[in-house]
Amino acid sequence: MKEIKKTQAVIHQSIAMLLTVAVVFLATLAVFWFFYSSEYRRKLALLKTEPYLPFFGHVLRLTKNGNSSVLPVLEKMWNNLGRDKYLVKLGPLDQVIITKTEDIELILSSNVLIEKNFVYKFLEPWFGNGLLILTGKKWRSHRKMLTPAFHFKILESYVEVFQEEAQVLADQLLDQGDGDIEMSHITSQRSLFALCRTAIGFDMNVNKDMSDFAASTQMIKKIMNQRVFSSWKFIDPLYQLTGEAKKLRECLNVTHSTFFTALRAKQESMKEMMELIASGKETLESITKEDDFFTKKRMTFIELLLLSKTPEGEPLTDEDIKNEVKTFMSAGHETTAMAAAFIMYCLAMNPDVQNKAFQEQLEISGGDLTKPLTYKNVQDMKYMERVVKESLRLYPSVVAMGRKITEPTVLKDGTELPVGVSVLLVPYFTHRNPEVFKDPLKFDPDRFLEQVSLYSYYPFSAGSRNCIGQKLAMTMLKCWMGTVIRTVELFPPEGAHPEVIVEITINSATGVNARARRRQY
Ligand code: HEM
Repeated sequence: MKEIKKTQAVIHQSIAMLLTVAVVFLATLAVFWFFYSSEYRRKLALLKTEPYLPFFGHVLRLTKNGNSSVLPVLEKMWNNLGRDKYLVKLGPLDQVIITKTEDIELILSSNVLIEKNFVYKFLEPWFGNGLLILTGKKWRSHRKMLTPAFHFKILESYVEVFQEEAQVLADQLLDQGDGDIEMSHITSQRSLFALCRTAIGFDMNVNKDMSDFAASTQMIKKIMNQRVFSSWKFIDPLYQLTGEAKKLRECLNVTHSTFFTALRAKQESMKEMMELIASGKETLESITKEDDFFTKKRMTFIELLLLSKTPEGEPLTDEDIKNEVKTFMSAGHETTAMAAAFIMYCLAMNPDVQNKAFQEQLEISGGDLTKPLTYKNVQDMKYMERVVKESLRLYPSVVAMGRKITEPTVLKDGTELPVGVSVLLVPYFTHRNPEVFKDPLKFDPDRFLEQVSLYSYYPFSAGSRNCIGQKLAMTMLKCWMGTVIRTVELFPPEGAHPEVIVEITINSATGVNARARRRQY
């Protein structure tokens, strides 16, 4: 009996001790949270903002006309608040908008502030957990592994495909007749074909109708944007029950199954080589050494992905491979498609510029426009390069990009950004700021004759997390535009001009329209 009482006393003592430890732990956590949170709030309270509602924040105002009001409302706030940093409340979530060159430099040039913010969690179903979203060690190792896929030797070998796709684009524009043509639907399909044929090495039937793919991509962008600019849709278990989430899953199925068909075909054709490397009988180095042509500098994105090993000496898992394919195809295809549509609109609206760009084609071809383009020709397109840059200034495909502040950060004017806050860097605003670009709404490619700071003009971001596909995109866009204007003359639309909106990437509520006629010369 005495023994039982003794044991009971020990149990009670242990429980009491555990409870005390738990209470002390929770109290410390509460005190820490209170100080951390009040410090966080104190710093945010110093930022400019406009009145907002509890729980909803600015969301109702931002979305009063759906996705089409988000960018105009943000732009209005930016103008009202002195074209500098300001706070936006997306429901309970804070976003600090940053647009000043010196602040952009501080964040993008940092090797520590490389983590993406909460918005990217909503983008993951589309982009996959690949290079765009990864962080830390895994991001560094994937970035190092995939960088050779954009070596100039690789880009050189893509010029022929880019030109073929551009010729199909030109023919499709001419097939539409005399009226206004919505160009982003056509460029979306063509850039998908171009990327599949180059980065993945998979030839899709050129006549295959991919309008389902293009429509699904547009729907994905629309739905994901609605989720980002909402006050409750970040609660995942609730969101997944909605009809919107079901529609999103259906559209993702359409786009991802297109990518995975291409991936499976490539895996099949490279099976033998993959097995040799996985079994250790060959290494990437031994394979690339033996063959003069097949050097690491000439390996495409998909070859690097399927044959490389991690720093631990393991091949990439199937999941990692699929994630990178989703990332590269989604990040690469829609950005270039929107850029191409907007460049053609800018050419249509500026006949002098279009004429100069055409004269440049005559010069680099020595007067024979039927001669196929070479990589050297593309490099020689100096004027076209400025046209592409100027269009990306006014219509940057990536309107904004996010970061999480992971260490105490003080901006150039002394503003402290609290650890944990999410920031949004907005090239669309920086590029349209009259303090940064004189007469910013004027389309003037020659403004790039002068050196422009990396942090005043950053359509491809800057610093260690800049766009890995930048050179591929510039080569493709110059090659496409050079080819198109050799065949087609573009004219302003009779109907709607673009009404720029943000739907993850740039978009237009009224389409990106122009008219096209066969060029006479
Ligand atoms: C006009 C075309 C393009 C534009 C304007 C563009 C713009 C950008 C921007 C602004 C970022 C940074 C995003 C962020 O920090 O959240 C980025 C990242 C990225 N882009 Fe592009 N991009 C283009 C084309 C491409 C192409 C063709 C590819 C691949 C084939 C590509 C693949 C990527 C990847 C993988 C990243 C993530 C890089 C990293 O975090 O290490 N992009 N792009």
